[in-house]
Amino acid sequence: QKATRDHSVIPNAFPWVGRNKNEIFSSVRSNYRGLVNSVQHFKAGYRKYSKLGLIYVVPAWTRGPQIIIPPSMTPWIANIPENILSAKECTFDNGNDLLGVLIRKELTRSIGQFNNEIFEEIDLSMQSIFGTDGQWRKVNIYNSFIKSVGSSANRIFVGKELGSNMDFIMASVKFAKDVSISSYILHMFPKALKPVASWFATIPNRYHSGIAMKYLRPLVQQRFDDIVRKRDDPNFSFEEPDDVVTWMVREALKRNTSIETSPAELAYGILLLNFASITTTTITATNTLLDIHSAPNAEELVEALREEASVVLREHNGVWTKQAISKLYRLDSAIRESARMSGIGGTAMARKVKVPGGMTLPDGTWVPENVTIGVAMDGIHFDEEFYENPLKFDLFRFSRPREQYLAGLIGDKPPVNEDFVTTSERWLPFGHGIHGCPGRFFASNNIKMMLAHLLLNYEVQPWKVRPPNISIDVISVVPMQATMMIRRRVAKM
Ligand code: HEM
Repeated sequence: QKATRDHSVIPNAFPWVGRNKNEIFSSVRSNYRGLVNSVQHFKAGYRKYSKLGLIYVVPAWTRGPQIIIPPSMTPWIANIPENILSAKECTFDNGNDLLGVLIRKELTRSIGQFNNEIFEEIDLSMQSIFGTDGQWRKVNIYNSFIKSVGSSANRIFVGKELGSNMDFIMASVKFAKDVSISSYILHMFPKALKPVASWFATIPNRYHSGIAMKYLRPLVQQRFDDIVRKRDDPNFSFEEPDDVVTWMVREALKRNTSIETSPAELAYGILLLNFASITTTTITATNTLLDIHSAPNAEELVEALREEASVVLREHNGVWTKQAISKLYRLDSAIRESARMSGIGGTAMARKVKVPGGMTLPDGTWVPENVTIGVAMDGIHFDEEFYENPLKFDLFRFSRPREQYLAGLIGDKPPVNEDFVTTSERWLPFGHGIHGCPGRFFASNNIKMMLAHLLLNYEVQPWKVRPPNISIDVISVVPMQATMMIRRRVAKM
């Protein structure tokens, strides 16, 4: 048995994909392959081992080797509590559950309530980037979308003023990128050098989080002071704004612990909220746009989506209400299908084993403490057992049954709901089970509003070949440099 850096020991009997134990410098070379090729390893291992119900191991750069369990164990891993299999150690942990509680309760409950504000930000940012004069422009897709996503989400997180401050938004976005880059860099250093290396590698993180916190801290402090003062003095003229900062301060005051009522901690919570939401949402929107406009029948697909969006918008008097958005079945299916094929991760539900001395998996296999286990998401997403014709981008895959049912063409019972927000054992971009992404309802609402607005008001030139995603560490990265030709069109309602 061989220890791999500060990760745990993998039992010798486990088969590896992406590592040849007999080659010279096998550990270093396999780690490197884990950095540049792990998405392929997950897929290959899935076909070779998961399909037989077996476990395999892939090298991955930041998380160390990952033990991949077969789909038969997905229901099991989906529902194991944090103290046994830790999700937080594989995503992020800010020490308390306040953020998760706020997203699950307040943010999800409020969906639809702020659609006018979200729409205003989307419209303004698209007008300023894509122009309104009907001339073709070449623009970077990812950077354009990040501005729309960042300003519309932050309008609800921090309010109108700071929400439209690009210095703050871009600092939060860059902070999210820095965290990934610094963890890739840090992994190159042995444990003894990590404290020193970490100081240097995280200079950009501190710089960008410093800028974001410069704006966040006074905002949170002010909100805190105002809310407390209003409680003591009902004549104090202050109306609590309805945004995440207010909800956070209210919840913190209710809990009343020193950590949770520290304005700096709360401000950092808002930075983490940006970390979890902006890049993920932007990547998903970018992938969807690329997948739709690179399909061989792109024009036909765009027409079908436009037709749906314009009918729905007309039926809802030109306003993207929550109900209107819930009727965008085809667009919802397009986003879900894109996430199936071009999703962010090669794996899903990464969990670190926290049981002292290790634990036994449902098939009787023993795994040591501190190893990471997960499911090969791409393997499942491209498995014919779960999807007919899995290599095809079938935009209507998930909306077809519903449209056919509504047209009276099939069945007398509505088909099983497979919306973008519905996680399942065969569709894992948001994870599945107790740690499933709590922000997915908010993300879905905003992505659909953004793409529907774009479809109705802008024209995008199709691609003959889709700019490819690349595999870095355990994730599939959207082509951040890809550009599109776009122009304003006259919307026909
Ligand atoms: C399309 C966009 C998004 C994608 C693809 C995405 C994906 C994910 C995934 C894969 C996880 C880990 C699930 C697991 O380990 O089982 C996760 C967790 C999380 N996401 Fe999202 N997410 C998105 C948007 C958002 C948004 C908009 C928010 C906040 C408003 C958010 C907040 C969170 C939080 C707080 C967690 C940690 C949950 C926990 O540990 O219990 N996400 N997300």
